Amino acid sequence: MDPHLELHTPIPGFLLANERTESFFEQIPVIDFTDIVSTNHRKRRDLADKIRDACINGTFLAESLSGLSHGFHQSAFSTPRIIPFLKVLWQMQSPQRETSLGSPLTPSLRYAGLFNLLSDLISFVRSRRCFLHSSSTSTRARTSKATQRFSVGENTNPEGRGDLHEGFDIGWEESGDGPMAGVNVWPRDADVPGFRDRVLEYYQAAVKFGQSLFPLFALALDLPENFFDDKTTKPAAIMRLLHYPPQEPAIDDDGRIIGIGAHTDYECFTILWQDAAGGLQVQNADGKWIDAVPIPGTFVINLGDQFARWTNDIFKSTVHRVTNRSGRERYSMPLFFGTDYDVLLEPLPSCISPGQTPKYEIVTAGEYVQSRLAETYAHSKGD
Ligand SMILES: O=C(O)CCC(=O)C(=O)O
Ligand SMILES: [Fe+2]
Repeated sequence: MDPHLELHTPIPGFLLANERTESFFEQIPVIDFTDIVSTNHRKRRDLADKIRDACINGTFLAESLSGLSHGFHQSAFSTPRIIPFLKVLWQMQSPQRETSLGSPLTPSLRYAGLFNLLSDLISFVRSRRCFLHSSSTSTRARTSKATQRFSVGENTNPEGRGDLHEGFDIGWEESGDGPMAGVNVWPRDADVPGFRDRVLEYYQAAVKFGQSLFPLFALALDLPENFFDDKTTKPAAIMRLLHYPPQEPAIDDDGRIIGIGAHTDYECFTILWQDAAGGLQVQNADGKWIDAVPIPGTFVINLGDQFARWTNDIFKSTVHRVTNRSGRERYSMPLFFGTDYDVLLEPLPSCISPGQTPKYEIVTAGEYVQSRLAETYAHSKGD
């Protein structure tokens, strides 16, 4: 072999590692996605380069999605039309929620349907609501007793005392096999007419958008654009419709209850729509919390742990949290996008140099997600 050629053959692991430009960003970068549908490879490459720079820091905002042919743009701007349905859902008192959804929900492998605030938080928030909307103490007492029947709530940061949000989870409509198989649990149409159709319309468009991101992430990692195709034949695509009641200082006396505790997401990336209330923060490499200020027409794209594992931490999973101090209700819709659950999360050849030890234990995507879900719901074991 020509010795010069050998000298100039890049060592893949070093290539990406050397290109790291981790920065203490003070603002989340906004990336224009006009070229996502471009047939010009150079333009797609340029977009992928911007994505790579952002992924090294863990997060970015995607804007200008109007070029997407599959109508994501249109659906994206119809997201606020889902909010009135959510209001109906979350104003239902607990017994009605149970009836509407067929059975009380308990955590299972696949989380679907409504999950509630932890019971002590429900009592607090509901009693406050009743106090605001009705001065009757008996109503308050009754509500609080009814809500105690629910105990499925989240505690995203195990050091916290519970998250001040409630939500509704959906995944693929058809149930399948595999570790996270399950069916969606919809409320009765009579209770929230049109809810299912409106949510599915957005979900399907957002899933297509997520699928179109994988080739760009592959390019960003110097891989062929189709690299993820056989790893995302049935990609994990869990969507949550979240409601954060306004947080008052009284609920946070020891600082351990916030809208959603500091955490990283479990999958490859998250496509997040948020309303104008604000409150989402991401942590930069310096440990400083940076506000993800809502910008109409943009989506927050956070990196998740699966990409951190694939890239041996060259792409960072975004540490983020939410505190809703806007004084009004907050709504958001994250869609968590991962690989097929049987795919092994092992460092890509371009991200690890020969002989380097992977930072993380090699497990399948499904095993990893299950272990994180078990942590989030650990407090509800034995309820
Ligand atoms: O509501 C948000 O803005 C963030 C939600 C989130 O981080 C999550 O559900 O994992
Ligand atoms: Fe998250």
